[in-house]
Amino acid sequence: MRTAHPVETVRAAEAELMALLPDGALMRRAAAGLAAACCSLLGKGRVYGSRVVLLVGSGDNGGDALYAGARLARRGAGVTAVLLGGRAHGAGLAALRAAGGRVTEDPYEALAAADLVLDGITGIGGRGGLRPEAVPVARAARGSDAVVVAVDLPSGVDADTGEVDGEALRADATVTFGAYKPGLLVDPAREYAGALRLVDIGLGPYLPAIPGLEALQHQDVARLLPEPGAESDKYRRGVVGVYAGSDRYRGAAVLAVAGALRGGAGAVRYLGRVGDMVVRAHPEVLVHTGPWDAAGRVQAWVAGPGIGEGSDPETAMGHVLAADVPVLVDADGLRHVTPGAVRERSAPTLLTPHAGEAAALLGTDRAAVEAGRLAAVRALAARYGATVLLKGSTTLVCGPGGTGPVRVNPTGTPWLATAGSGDVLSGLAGSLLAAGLDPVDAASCAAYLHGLAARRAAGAGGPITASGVADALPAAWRDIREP
Ligand SMILES: NC(=O)C1=CN([C@@H]2O[C@H](COP(=O)(O)OP(=O)(O)OC[C@H]3O[C@@H](n4cnc5c(N)ncnc54)[C@H](O)[C@@H]3O)[C@@H](O)[C@H]2O)[C@@H](O)CC1
Ligand SMILES: Nc1ncnc2c1ncn2[C@@H]1O[C@H](COP(=O)(O)OP(=O)(O)O)[C@@H](O)[C@H]1O
Ligand SMILES: [K+]
Repeated sequence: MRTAHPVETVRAAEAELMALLPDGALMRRAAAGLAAACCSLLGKGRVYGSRVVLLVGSGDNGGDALYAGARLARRGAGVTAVLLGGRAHGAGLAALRAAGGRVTEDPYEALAAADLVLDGITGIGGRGGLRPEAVPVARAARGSDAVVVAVDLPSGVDADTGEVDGEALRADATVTFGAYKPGLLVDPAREYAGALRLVDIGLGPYLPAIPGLEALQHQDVARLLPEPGAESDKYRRGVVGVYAGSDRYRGAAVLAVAGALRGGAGAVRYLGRVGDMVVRAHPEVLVHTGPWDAAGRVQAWVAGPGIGEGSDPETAMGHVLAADVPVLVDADGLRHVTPGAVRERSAPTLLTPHAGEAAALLGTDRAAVEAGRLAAVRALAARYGATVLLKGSTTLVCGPGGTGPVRVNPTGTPWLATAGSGDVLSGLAGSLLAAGLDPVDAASCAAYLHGLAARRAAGAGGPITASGVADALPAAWRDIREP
């Protein structure tokens, strides 16, 4: 599991550790790791004679860049510092000068010839986007041929929220110290960070056991995925009920069922208006056409994809929400839930909105949700007392109440932004719920598998369909089990 901690927590841990170490020791550790990462980015034997430019802000982030620059200068790099923000870390600057580095007044000339740029303008102390005087320099750095390495964080992004309020410097790689910061894992800031590398500065023992954010990795998902045993039968593996589709949106039912069939439950039971079409596409589905209370046992429901509006779906959603089993509500189904009705439920609820649906539930607009995804997922989980999976460029999952760690999905690809892929995800997550995973695990494992399947379907990069994602799910599942 990859974890991220908020700035306040990182600062507290740093303070505890720093009290035990000689002055400046922590910054030297950080700089040593940063310089080593730069050497590997430049390539073997390419440090000597390379041209490195340091963008140095007024705080300790600039200090890290200066100390790392000094190390690179000692290895034969030509290192030039551009001082932004009036003052610079005194000891760091002295170290750079002692190692043969220089300070320039002409950033543009230096940047035009640079092989590597270290962005040390701001780190966890940055507030808001880049200040106006840093903007043209940052743009010149990004426009140059150099590899841009962010020190701790890309300057201009918010470390805790992942928000980018103004301009920020996009990096090819970010070398972060002690712990990942939430903004490195959540869009839009994540987009600015490039490849991530974590330098261990000894902070581990001083960080709390419960992080602000966590991202599952292959082995975590492998441990959570259900696997049938010798004594399994289809009912013990779980039956997932799918209520989806309408005369207008028939495909949503087929796609939700396609996801559900590949999520580990033993059987899929379908209720809705398009049973004929569903059974034609998936003969293994149990289609129920009678009254709700005669539907037969299910261990979890997926409700909402393509059900449309009106009194029929509203009544049906009432039946679903009254069931004493976990319920996943997606898409049109989300229009038929109120915080009160969800809070009153006797079993867990999982809501899976995209940004537009989340905005409607929160009474805000889509842009606000996209700019502040972490705050949005926490607010929804708190308001509804439910687990929430917020879809989009970084899919986030938050447990009921909104205060625990938020799971960030590390798989996925923008090719997933294709009609119907969300229906496949809801079927898949519901199937994992029916198989017995708790809602946070079901949602985050589903997002993980769904993203991997999409990457597989896209191959080296290319358009995919929602059906193609569903078809790639078994292979993604195998990749996780046998890496
Ligand atoms: N605290 C520690 O023990 C360690 C800190 N380290 C480094 O120290 C950094 C934090 O240092 P600081 O607390 O000094 O803060 P930063 O260096 O991140 O930034 C604060 C400075 O930037 C200026 N600033 C704020 N917002 C700005 C903006 N939008 N545009 C331009 N300038 C802006 C402020 O006026 C302030 O002087 C970390 O990110 C990390 O790089 C590392 O050396 C590891 C050890
Ligand atoms: N830019 C993006 N990057 C990665 N994944 C995305 C992006 N945009 C959308 N997705 C994913 O694609 C799926 C789309 O779901 P949804 O919006 O419900 O579409 P639909 O209703 O057509 O099925 C979700 O899994 C979402 O996380
Ligand atoms: K930085």
